[in-house]
Amino acid sequence: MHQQGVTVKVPASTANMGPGFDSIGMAFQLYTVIRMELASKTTIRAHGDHLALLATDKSNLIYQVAAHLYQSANLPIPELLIEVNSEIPLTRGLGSSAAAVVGALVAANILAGKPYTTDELFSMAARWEGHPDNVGASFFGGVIVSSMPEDKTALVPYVRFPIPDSLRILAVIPDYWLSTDKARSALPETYSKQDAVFTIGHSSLLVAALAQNRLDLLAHAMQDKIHQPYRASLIPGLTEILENAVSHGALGVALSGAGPTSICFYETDEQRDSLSAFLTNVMADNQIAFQLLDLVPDTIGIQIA
Ligand SMILES: Nc1ncnc2c1ncn2[C@@H]1O[C@H](COP(=O)(O)OP(=O)(O)OP(=O)(O)O)[C@@H](O)[C@H]1O
Ligand SMILES: N[C@@H](CCO)C(=O)O
Repeated sequence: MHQQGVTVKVPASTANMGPGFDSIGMAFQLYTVIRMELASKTTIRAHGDHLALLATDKSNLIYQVAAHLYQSANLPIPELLIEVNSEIPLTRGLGSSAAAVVGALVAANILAGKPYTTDELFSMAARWEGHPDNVGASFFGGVIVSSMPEDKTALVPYVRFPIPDSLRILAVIPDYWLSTDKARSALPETYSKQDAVFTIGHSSLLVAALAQNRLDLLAHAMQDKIHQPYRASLIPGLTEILENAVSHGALGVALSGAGPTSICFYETDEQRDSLSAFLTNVMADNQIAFQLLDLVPDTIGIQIA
């Protein structure tokens, strides 16, 4: 007999980590919790400040993704009771939509009698989002490296590895929304060979550095010429943060996903204090309200209650 209800807990994530555009993700202990039940009439309840403005009809992302799974499996789309609570700030570059997509797919798959394997669900999530970085981290935890195949029917390949133990993260979260669509439309259609070669090299070095705990290489390896320079015009203070965080204690710094949040990696309390003062000054100079958040890596990925 199929399960009538399920609860899933899905971590937030950062994408890109600088040069790993659309391919590298890392999960954080900040969660979206979704309860999904088969029902006679669809009801969606969104709890918590972050979700106050979300649609609560069938246009809600979680319902849409669940319906997509049933439709793909050639099953009738059911009415659903969906309860969602989230600690992940919306539209800030911390993977709120990816967490919702991954949670919706895993929950709906259980209610539908598990027509899909985990790798098929991950591929479905990556195709829904358009890129595998955030959804990979939300699914599996740790650091995920992945790349979309040209064959739209193929499974999306990925490699997961653990986050270096000593790595700590300070995020500066500006108090405004920046949608991924808007931040992607700021990017050019073509790039120079020089910028492509620069970013490929740095991205490869970043993956190798993370895999071998070479945190001393992060400052160099996290530089990017594919997306951050173009998004800077949408994010006051970003250029200064990217250029100067390392001289204020960061081991490495990046725009988180499509922004506007930036993340700084560090190891010691002294580095955190110095970074905190620096980030506070930059945001004050740019007259942007913000929140500093200490993020702890998530090493588990989605959890099913
Ligand atoms: N828990 C949720 N329930 C339903 N819809 C959600 C939820 N979280 C996010 N969304 C939808 O996703 C949109 C935000 O997606 P967007 O990709 O712009 O930002 P993000 O995922 O927070 O950032 P990024 O992809 O850069 O990390 C919201 O406006 C909302 O429509
Ligand atoms: N890789 C994506 C993440 C945001 O969803 C981007 O930077 O646009």
